[in-house]
Amino acid sequence: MKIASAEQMRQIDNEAINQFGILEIALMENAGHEIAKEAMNLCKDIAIARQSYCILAGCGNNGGDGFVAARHLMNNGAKVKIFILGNTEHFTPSAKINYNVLVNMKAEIYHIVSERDWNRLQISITFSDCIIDALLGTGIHGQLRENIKKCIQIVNTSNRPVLSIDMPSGVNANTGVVESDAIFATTTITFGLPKIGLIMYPGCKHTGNIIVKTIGIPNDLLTKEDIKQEAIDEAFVKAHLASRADDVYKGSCGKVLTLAGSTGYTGAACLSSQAVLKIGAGISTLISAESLYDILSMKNTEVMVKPLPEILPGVLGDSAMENIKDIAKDFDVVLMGPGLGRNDETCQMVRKLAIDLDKPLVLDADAIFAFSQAPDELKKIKQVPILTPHLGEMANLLHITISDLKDNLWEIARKAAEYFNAIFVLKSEKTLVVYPDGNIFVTTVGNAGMATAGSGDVLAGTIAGIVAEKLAGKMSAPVGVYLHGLAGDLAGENGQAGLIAGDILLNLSKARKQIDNK
Ligand SMILES: NC(=O)C1=CN([C@@H]2O[C@H](COP(=O)(O)OP(=O)(O)OC[C@H]3O[C@@H](n4cnc5c(N)ncnc54)[C@H](OP(=O)(O)O)[C@@H]3O)[C@@H](O)[C@H]2O)[C@@H](O)CC1
Ligand SMILES: [K+]
Repeated sequence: MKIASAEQMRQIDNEAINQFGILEIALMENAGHEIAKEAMNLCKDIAIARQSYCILAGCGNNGGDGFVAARHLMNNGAKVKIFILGNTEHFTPSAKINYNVLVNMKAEIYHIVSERDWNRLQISITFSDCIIDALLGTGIHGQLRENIKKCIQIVNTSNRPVLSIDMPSGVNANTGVVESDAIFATTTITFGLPKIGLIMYPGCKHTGNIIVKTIGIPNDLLTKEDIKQEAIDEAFVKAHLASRADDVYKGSCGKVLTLAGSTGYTGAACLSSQAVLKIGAGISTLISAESLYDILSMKNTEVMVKPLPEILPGVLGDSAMENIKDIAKDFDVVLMGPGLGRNDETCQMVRKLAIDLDKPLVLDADAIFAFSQAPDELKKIKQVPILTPHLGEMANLLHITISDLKDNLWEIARKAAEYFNAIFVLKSEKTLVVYPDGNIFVTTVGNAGMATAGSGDVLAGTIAGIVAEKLAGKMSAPVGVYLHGLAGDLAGENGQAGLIAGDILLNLSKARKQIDNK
C-alpha cells in the first residue's frame, strides 16, 4: 500500500472533493462511522449500553471525525462524553456542522477551560472503557500547545485503551517526529492512505495496530503514480514474489558469486554467501584471497569456495581481476564487499571490476567504501546496481555528515539514487529502498535486536539471492529487505537482546515459507 505525506493526503482529499464531487462532510461521515465501529470492536466484551467513551476533540477536521463517531456511538446506546480542547472559533466548517448536531442531540460536551474541567476530564478518562483521540491529525503544526500536551500526558498515564483518529496526536504525519509528547494508541484508524509518520520512528512506536479505511475516496486517487512512497508489508511481498515452479534445478534457481572476506573478516564472507542459499537461490560460490581458502572451506559446506591470487596475505588487488571476471561469467549476480577490506589496491580493483562486469551487482560494505573514494565512478556501472549502505556508509559515499543526511534523509536518498542511477537499500531502524525514479519503499518489519554484527552481511546475501532467483524482478531489493526483517522478527521471538546474525540466517527459509504459505 502506498503511504502519503500530509500534503499528499490533503491533495487527495481535495481531488476527491473538487474533481469527483464527493462532499467533505460525506468523507467525514464515513470516517466517523468507521471510527465508531472500531471503537465498539475494541470494547466488544462489554454490553453496548454499559460502554463508556471519552472523546477528546480538537477544532479541526480530526475533531470533526470524533464528533461524527460520538453521534454513532450514542445512537448505538453507548455512554459518550466529549471534551473539546482548542479555540472553537477556529472550528472548520465540517467540524462545526457535526458539533452542532451533537449540541442538538444534547450530547455531554465539555470545553476544557478551568481546573474543574481538567478534573472532570481526568475522572472521565479513568472510568472510560475507551478513549478516542481526535485532538490532532494531519493538520498539526508547530510546537504542541500546553493544554494539548497536558491532555496527552493524562491519556498516556491512564492505562485505558486508546483509539487514535488518523494519527496519534502529537506525531508529525510527514516524518514520524514527536517534538514533545504524543498519544500512545492501542489502535490507530487512518483514512485514505497510511501517513509516512505512522511508519517511521518514533511515530511507529505510538500507533498500536494500524487500520486503514478508504472512506469512499476513489481508488484512482489512492494509487496515483506521483505518490512515490510505499510500505513493504506482507501484501507487497506476496504481490511481488512469485512462487517457485516445481520443475526447477539448482542452476535455474539462481547463481550468486560473492566476492568477500579478508583477514579477520571471514565471518562476513560466510554469512553473506550462506544467506544466498538460505533465502532460496540454487548455487552460491564464495571467492576470496587464497590464504583464507582453508578457513573458508572449513566454515562452508553448501557454499563453494574458490581461492584468488592475493597481493598480501588475505588482501586482493589487481592480480585477481581477470580471474574474477572469468569465474563471474557463469553467475547471474555478483555480490561484492562483505568484509573485503579497504586496501587501496582492493578498492581500485573493486571499482574497475564493478564497471567492467555487465551483470546485476549488489555492492555492500567495503565495496561501497571503495566507491566513496571516487563516487562518480558509480555512474559507469552498466546495470543499475543495488547498494546496501547503513547511514554512516551513505554519508561517507556522499561526503556529508550523518546528521546532515538524517535531517533530510528521504530527499537526499532520492537525489543520490537518481544521480548515481542506483538502487539504495538504506539500512536504519526503518530500512528504506530508494529507486532512481524517486520511489521509496519502507519496511514494516524488523526489530532492534537486528542491530548486531553480521546482520548487514545476511541482508546483502538475501537480496543477492532474491535477485538471482528472478522471482521478484525489479522489486527484489524490497522483497529481500522484508524477508530479512521477518527472519529477524522470527529469530527475535526467542529474545531480541542476544539475537545474532546467524539466528537471522537460520530463519530466512522460515520467513520465506511464511510468505509462500499465506
Ligand atoms: N480533508 C478531508 O477531506 C478529510 C479529513 N479528515 C480528517 O481531517 C484531519 C485533518 O484536519 P485538519 O486539516 O483540519 O487538521 P487537524 O489535524 O484537525 O488539526 C488542526 C487543528 O489542530 C490545531 N493545532 C494544530 N497544531 C497544533 C499544535 N501544535 N498544538 C495544538 N493545536 C494545534 C489547530 O488549531 P488552530 O491552529 O486552528 O488554532 C486546528 O484546530 C485528518 O487528519 C483526518 O482526521 C477526515 O475527516 C476525512 C476527510
Ligand atoms: K488524532
